[in-house]
Amino acid sequence: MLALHGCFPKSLFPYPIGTPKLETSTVLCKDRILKVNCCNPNRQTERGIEFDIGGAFYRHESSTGRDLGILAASVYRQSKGGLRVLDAMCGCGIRSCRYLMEAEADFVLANDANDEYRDLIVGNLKQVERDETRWVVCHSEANRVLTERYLQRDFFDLIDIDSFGSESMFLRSAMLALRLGGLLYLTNTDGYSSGGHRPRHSLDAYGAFVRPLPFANEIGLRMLIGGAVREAAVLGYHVTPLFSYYAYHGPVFRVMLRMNRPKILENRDYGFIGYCNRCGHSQAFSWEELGKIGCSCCNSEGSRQGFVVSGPLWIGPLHSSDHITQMLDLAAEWGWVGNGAGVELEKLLKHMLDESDPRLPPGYIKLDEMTRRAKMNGPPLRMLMRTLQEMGYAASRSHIASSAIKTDCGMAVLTKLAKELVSIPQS
Ligand SMILES: C[S@@+](CC[C@H](N)C(=O)[O-])C[C@H]1O[C@@H](n2cnc3c(N)ncnc32)[C@H](O)[C@@H]1O
Ligand SMILES: [Zn+2]
Repeated sequence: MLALHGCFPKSLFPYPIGTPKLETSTVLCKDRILKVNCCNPNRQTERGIEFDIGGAFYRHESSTGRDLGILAASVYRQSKGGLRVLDAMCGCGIRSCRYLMEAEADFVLANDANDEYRDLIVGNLKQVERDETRWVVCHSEANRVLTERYLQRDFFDLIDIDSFGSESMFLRSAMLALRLGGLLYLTNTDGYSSGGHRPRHSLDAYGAFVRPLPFANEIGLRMLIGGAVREAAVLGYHVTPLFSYYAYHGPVFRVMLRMNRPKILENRDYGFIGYCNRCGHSQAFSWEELGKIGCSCCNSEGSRQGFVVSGPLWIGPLHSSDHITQMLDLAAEWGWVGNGAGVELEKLLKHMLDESDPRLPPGYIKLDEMTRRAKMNGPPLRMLMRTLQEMGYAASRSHIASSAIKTDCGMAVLTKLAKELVSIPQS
């Protein structure tokens, strides 16, 4: 049995050509499945699908991340007319079940290195889809199964990597096994790196030197996308995020990327983020500006005055507004949102839609940080946002931090405006 904590040594990849062919699924006899179903106390339900979690790692809190993946997969299938999914770390197989049933995938390959989950995964899949030509279960190390599929020229439309810790070691093999225009759904739970507490580690895994920033959880997403942009460039591809999602339980960072060939002169949105410890302003800048600029808000220069730089990272929009709109429409069509249903999912997708404004720079400003610096009371967030928008600035909430604002208005102007709003008596 393999070690199962997402920490296979890099020396295992690339695999030599000629690795054994994948096994196909074994069929469990009917009465055995029934026995598992009746007697197992680990029964769960997600979006009406009943399944067994056995001894596999399963978190109910991750269901929103799965909802988002299913919506994006379904939007893809509707536009391309087909969907083949490789669920590289499937656990009990809930994602595979949902890709088959809800996203109506034509075919799903459900893989988990732990072969003790075989009966569990097969049992769950059989319950949602009796046609066994539509799914296969296998138990390989993820890099191995991805590389084998690539060598067989058997490409997938969506590859889901739901790893523990960092996903970076699976990026290359996943991109090779992905069809052009296909989707890569990545998960990362490495909160130490995004928090700037392990800059050398983030440099190794993502090629980004990350320092502590007040919007660390957004940095986690930008680090993940930036690492994928770099890996894709090595292979001659380009990836862009369709959505990015930070979830509090964990922390958990998830991004859905679309992979294509780069267009000539395409802006890779791959650069640096500076944060000024003196005034709290943050800004993105390009490679050409690296080392030449300081804080554009209070004019402090260099790290001596506290202008710290992290990167290279993804500095473009976290989501595609077109894609989020399509996901929202689909969620409404399925009754997942609207008419009082799915309030949290609807709120999340709407926040993502607002956040996808390309004018918004990376990062967010926590109102309590701003008011602490300025030694003032803060105005209501809604009022501040509305006023900024009326003045022609881009302004949005962040799906990551509830009392934070994203805006292209500099810190000095924002603080002055907030002070003015507080001094206006409210009716
Ligand atoms: C986070 S859990 C997956 C949860 C599942 N996707 C879900 O949504 O419920 C990670 C799974 O990856 C498997 N795993 C860990 N390292 C692996 C590797 N290198 N290759 C394949 N599977 C691996 C573990 O056995 C575990 O079941
Ligand atoms: Zn400054």
